[in-house]
Amino acid sequence: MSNIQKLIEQLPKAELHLHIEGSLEPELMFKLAKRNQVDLPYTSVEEIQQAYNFSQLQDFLDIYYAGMSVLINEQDFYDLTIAYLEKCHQQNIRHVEIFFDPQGHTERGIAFETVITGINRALNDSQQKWGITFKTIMCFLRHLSEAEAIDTLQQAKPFLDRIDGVGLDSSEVGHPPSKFEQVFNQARELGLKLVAHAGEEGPPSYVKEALDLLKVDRIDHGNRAMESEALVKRLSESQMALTVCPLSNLKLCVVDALNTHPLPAMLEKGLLITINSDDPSYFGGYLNENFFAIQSALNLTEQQIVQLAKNSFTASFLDEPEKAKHLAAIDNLVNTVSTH
Ligand code: HPA
Ligand SMILES: [Zn+2]
Repeated sequence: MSNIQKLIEQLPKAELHLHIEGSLEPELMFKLAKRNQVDLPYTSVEEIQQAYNFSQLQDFLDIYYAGMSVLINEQDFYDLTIAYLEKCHQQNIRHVEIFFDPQGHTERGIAFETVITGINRALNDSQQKWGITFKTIMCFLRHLSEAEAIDTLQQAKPFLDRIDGVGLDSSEVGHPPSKFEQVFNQARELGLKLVAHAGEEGPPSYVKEALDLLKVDRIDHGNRAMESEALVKRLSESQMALTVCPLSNLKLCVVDALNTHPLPAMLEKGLLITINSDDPSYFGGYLNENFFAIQSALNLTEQQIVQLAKNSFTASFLDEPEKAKHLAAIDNLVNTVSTH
């Protein structure tokens, strides 16, 4: 392992773009299918992995929603979440802001309470055991109607002590942020943080709508914002964070290859970029693997890697003293281990 890979491992990091259902590993999928007597269209881990061959976002989403069918009981959501958090512990991820897709479960007849209780119990256990802090972000599925999103926000109301924000995910093209203006207004009035996937496959105008109409605190992906000079200037000047997901971009053909990923241009334009794994089980790597992959493909420097780790805390929803504590820990590490 190279020195820069060791640095990536040792750096304290936050992960801000992670769909918990997208961390469902094939082995756990089989285990839960057996436990819950759910039929899967696969007979082996290898068969599952062969199915993970996507040429666009929708190919992945079809398989992602099918995979969720094994999640039935509170313990299943706990097992899913604790497995991800154990990975975080191994990878020195000190803070997570995870997405969950309640509508992917409630539409199958699973109670909202079952989902949030299992996820939250695992998050609390991991904070106790490993000191990993967390925020929880509930996403609306944008291929469904705004009325259904409003209904989901209603269902969430008894559990708002365990929900920090709302997001917007699923099929992007044809479902612009403007479709969800009202529900985001309601979420804002409830004091929730606001994020939205925008500019993954959708045009730069979707990023602009997320800013102007949804008034988001962070943009998820945002790659296609690079097509608009005015938007890049705006994102840079406002230091609006973008949660970039390199291996996801590769697997979903948002980029042709990692060595042509826009990340260096994004950094050069002064954007507040963070690195994230999105759906690690489906895209071939957790957070450190995303760092390793872009570092080697783009020949990123130690300084750029440290900047990205720092950005993960700066862009988080932690309070300022918490952010400062993590940033100081990074400075400390950099002063003691240098790869030169
Ligand atoms: O990368 C993604 N994009 C949109 N929706 C999603 N739901 C899970 N992952 C994704
Ligand atoms: Zn995502």
